Amino acid sequence: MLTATKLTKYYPDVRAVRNVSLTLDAGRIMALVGESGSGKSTLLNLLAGLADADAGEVRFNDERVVGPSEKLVPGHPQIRLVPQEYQLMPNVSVRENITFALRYYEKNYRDFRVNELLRLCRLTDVQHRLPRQVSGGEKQRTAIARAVADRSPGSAGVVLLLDEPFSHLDLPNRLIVRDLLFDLVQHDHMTCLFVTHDATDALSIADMLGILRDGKLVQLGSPFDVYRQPATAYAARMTGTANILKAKHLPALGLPKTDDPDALVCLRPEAIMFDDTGVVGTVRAVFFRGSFSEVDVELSRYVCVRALTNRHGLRAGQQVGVRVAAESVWQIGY
Ligand SMILES: Nc1ncnc2c1ncn2[C@@H]1O[C@H](COP(=O)(O)OP(=O)(O)OP(=O)(O)O)[C@@H](O)[C@H]1O
Repeated sequence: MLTATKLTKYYPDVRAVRNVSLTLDAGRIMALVGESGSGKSTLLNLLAGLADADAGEVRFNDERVVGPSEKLVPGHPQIRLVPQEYQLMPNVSVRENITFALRYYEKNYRDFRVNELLRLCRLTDVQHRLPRQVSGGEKQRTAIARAVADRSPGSAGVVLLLDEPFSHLDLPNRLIVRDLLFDLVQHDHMTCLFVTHDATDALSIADMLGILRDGKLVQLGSPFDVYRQPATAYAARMTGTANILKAKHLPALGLPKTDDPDALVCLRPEAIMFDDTGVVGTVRAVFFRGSFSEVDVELSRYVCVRALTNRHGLRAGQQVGVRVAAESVWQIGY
């Protein structure tokens, strides 16, 4: 188990991480989602023992994870960070990059484990190429394979920390990395925490999802709860498309007024149903997304909402009826 307690880190003109506390249970996946500059990389470095905290502490199975100021070789042997730029050795092959992590092991075991990792990470065919001769997705998987290679038998399991593991990848490669992380946790009993600015993959594989804003962990919960009940407009937007309205505009959606007209409410697009008996609006734009379309519907001069539908043939200017269930409206903070 990895825990952070009131972790804080200052740079000269910014408080990059503020009072962050979290617990990452063994065998679980946690994702932290935040916009650029919200402190994601700084927090990962603190958790890995690669940067010194100004306040607070990190513990791994009750042992304090110390920063570089207290340790000659920074880092913790069981906590492995895969940085955003992968940091592979450029002049040796994919295979040798992974083998390097096992250099102190006996040759037979080393070969066995490297072959196992190459298979698991789908790198067997490119194992003899240099990093610059493989794709971004293959580089990413090489960095993951190298990070998890040394399993230190009898230890309490490895914690894998990943900085934006999906950001440079196209959809097929994102799916491969997502499945790989899932496999590592399910079958290799790893624990994983990744940071990202895009919650798409986080929602599908994380057990716990946190929202980072200006260095603070502003919400932490299951992906379902954070998605359905975001605490703020920021949390709502970081986890997907959200219609954010003032409560006074709810009657335009056929819903009753609330006590505080200026309160903010969040309504996910899939909660808006197309229904000819609902309130009437005008289609403003249609974005085809494959299995569904996103449709902007104007309901009044002040209210335009985005809805999802698998109905085909909707066109801008067309009148449609929409209906919203009151229970899918969630009040949020600013
Ligand atoms: N070495 C540094 N010196 C001074 N300020 C820094 C340093 N590293 C990061 N910062 C600042 O700390 C804040 C958090 O940076 P950090 O890199 O942790 O954010 P991030 O969420 O990982 O951003 P990105 O998604 O763009 O990588 C930012 O305001 C950044 O400018």
